[in-house]
Amino acid sequence: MRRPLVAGNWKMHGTCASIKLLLNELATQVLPAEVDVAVFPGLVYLQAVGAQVAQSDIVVGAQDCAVQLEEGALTGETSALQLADIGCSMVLVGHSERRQLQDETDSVICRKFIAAQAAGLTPVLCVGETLAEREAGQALAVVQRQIDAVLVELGVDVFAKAVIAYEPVWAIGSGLTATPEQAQDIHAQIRAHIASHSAGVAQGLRILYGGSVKAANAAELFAQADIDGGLVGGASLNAKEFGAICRAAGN
Ligand SMILES: O=C[C@H](O)COP(=O)(O)O
Repeated sequence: MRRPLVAGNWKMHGTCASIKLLLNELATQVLPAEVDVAVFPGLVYLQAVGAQVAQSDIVVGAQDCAVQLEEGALTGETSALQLADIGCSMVLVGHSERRQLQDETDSVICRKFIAAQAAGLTPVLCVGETLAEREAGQALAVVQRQIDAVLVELGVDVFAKAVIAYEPVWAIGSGLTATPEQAQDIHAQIRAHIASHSAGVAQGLRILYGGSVKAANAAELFAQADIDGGLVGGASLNAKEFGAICRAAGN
């Protein structure tokens, strides 16, 4: 039985004041004990958020990390060890916005995945196809290629301490959520692909859906057999909405 995980990716949103308010409002929400809840604020807010949620069960993750683990002359970079040092327990790697806007390649993402695990962080490997790739019938092939960049390089066992987030690029921030059937289809195929290497790892692996998840569609998505929660962008900036999404992942 996999514990659901609902993760709020705040992207480049928020100020000291608005984040404090958001967390105060989130503290008034009933979050189910059987669901893991994580928030991924911008880098400069990680410590403040960590301090504010310290007495709760909410964990804090970062949106990215450097490929290099050891300290060094890398202006502007933040290592996974530094993220662990300030209390992060998770980190996103390979979010489509970084793949597209920062030209992150599968090989760079694999190195970030390695750095994250070496620092004791849980990497959330984000995968997903563009609309053109889906229309060309390439959705599964793209997702498998993105997963294999880690799986073939490192072996299946690394997924025992990782999370995969399937986020079709065309559904991110667009309001165009994948249907529960479309999402379940890819999730099931991701799990089958991992199972072809290790049934045990596949069974325990949490695969999140991301892409215009809202309170209104979360329950239907999370009811699918291979959807173990969500990676939520825009809707995680609203405490009531995010609280409702977390509750939808509960029993
Ligand atoms: O990381 C989160 C995803 O990019 C989804 O964002 P969204 O919920 O705003 O579509």
